[in-house]
Amino acid sequence: MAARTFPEMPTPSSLLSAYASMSTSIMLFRTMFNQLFPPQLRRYVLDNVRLYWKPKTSKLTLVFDEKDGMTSNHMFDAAEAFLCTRINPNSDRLRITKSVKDTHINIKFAESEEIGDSFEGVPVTWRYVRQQPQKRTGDGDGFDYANGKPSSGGGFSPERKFIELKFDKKYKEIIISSYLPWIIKRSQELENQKKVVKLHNLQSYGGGPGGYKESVNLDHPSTFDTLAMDPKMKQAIIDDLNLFLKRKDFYKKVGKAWKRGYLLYGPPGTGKSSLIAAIANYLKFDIFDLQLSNVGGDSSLKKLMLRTSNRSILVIEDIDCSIQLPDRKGIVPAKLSEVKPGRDPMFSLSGLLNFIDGLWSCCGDERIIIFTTNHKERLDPALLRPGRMDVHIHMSYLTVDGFETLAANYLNIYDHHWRFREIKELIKCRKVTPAEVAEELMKSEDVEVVLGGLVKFLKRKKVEDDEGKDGVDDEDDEVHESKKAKLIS
Ligand SMILES: Nc1ncnc2c1ncn2[C@@H]1O[C@H](COP(=O)(O)OP(=O)(O)OP(=O)(O)O)[C@@H](O)[C@H]1O
Ligand SMILES: [Mg+2]
Repeated sequence: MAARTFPEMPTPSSLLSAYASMSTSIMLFRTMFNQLFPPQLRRYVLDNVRLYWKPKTSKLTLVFDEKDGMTSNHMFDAAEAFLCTRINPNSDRLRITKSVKDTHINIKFAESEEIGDSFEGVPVTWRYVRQQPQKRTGDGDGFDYANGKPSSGGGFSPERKFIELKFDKKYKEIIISSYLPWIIKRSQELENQKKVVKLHNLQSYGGGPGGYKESVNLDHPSTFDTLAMDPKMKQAIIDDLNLFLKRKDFYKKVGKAWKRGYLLYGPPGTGKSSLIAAIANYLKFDIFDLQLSNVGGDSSLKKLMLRTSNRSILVIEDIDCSIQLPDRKGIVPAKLSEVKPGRDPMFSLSGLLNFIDGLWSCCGDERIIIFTTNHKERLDPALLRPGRMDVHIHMSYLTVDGFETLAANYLNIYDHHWRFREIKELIKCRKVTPAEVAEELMKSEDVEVVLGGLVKFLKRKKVEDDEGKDGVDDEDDEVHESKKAKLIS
């Protein structure tokens, strides 16, 4: 019987010699590899081999570089702004920034910090990465082998900042088509909150030797909270603005320019200009103040209109004073071209609106146009036709609710004061403007003195009216208006 043969068991010495010969071969291979290929190419080959053998992961990482070539990457800025709202209360490090122009401190998340978020149930992780300047691998031969790109030679590459977004690969579609657009929208909203509203003067088109300032920051403190007016009307205006803002698609669908017109009318000092400032502060829209008396005709109007931007409010104050309108007997207005020879042919008010409509329907989005007047009844009926100005807002004399707003605002009285009953009774039967009462409320820092003074003022007004001076308000209106007309002319 043939003897059974077993494979020979490796002895320790045979193992050692096998290992030695293997190391020798690897060393030989390395030496040959090093000799044959330049260092840059070696690194390139090794990096690619490593990449190929990298363990496969179910995660996808999106990288938002701070810069896209020379320009900044909007997606990086949007993500950075958005992530400020997602800062974890347990964060160990935060970045603090503030430019000279900024009015507040920005808190941003710092390098290596991770922030978790979830979108429609999809968990994602954000990370801010900052890479220190690295020695270039190109070494002057014009090619960066590590990155497979042409290089600008030796030296150091600049610092690189980027934000990483990591999530499960299967959610790629939802993240790219829904989450990222949503982040851009959110960041725009945040940017909007920080925006400083500007007031542009459209009267000064073409410049002048005086070196005027074209726009200034609108530092008008008026907001819907400080505005003394009927609370229901105030809420209706806010609702109307909100609806307007979110109806972009609706306007597109019905084929109308995305614009809204408001006509504010009422006696002087009832808050028309204050309401405009409150709307601008609420929407964060710039105001373009158009002085029609300085506009010669269509061509200069067109130039002025083209200077206005989207998301803005075009204001034409005291429309009845600044343009030739039919008088109360319906006599056709003299054309301004006849009044001021040498100017472009003048437009009528409805012509002006048609013109603005036409221009905005082709190149304007999110525009608001506001006319103010002290005398609605004097306006061109064409302006008052349905569909012309969408909302007519009557700014009335002070009401009891309005007084409460002013008292809270000027005197910090939020509930009751023993003088209020008498004051409210007087306000109910008098035509007193918020401006008049606001002036009285500023006369002293002593609440008792101020309210005592207000009672006297209101009684005085009452006596004046009882003595048959009922026309006094209209008279005041006339005087006020003629002053304005003079100023404008
Ligand atoms: N409704 C109001 N709520 C709060 N303050 C008001 C209101 N109306 C007037 N005021 C105060 O009176 C000042 C003048 O008001 P505003 O200029 O808004 O009136 P107006 O209706 O535009 O007058 P005009 O017709 O003369 O242009 C404001 O700066 C504000 O201090
Ligand atoms: Mg005004």
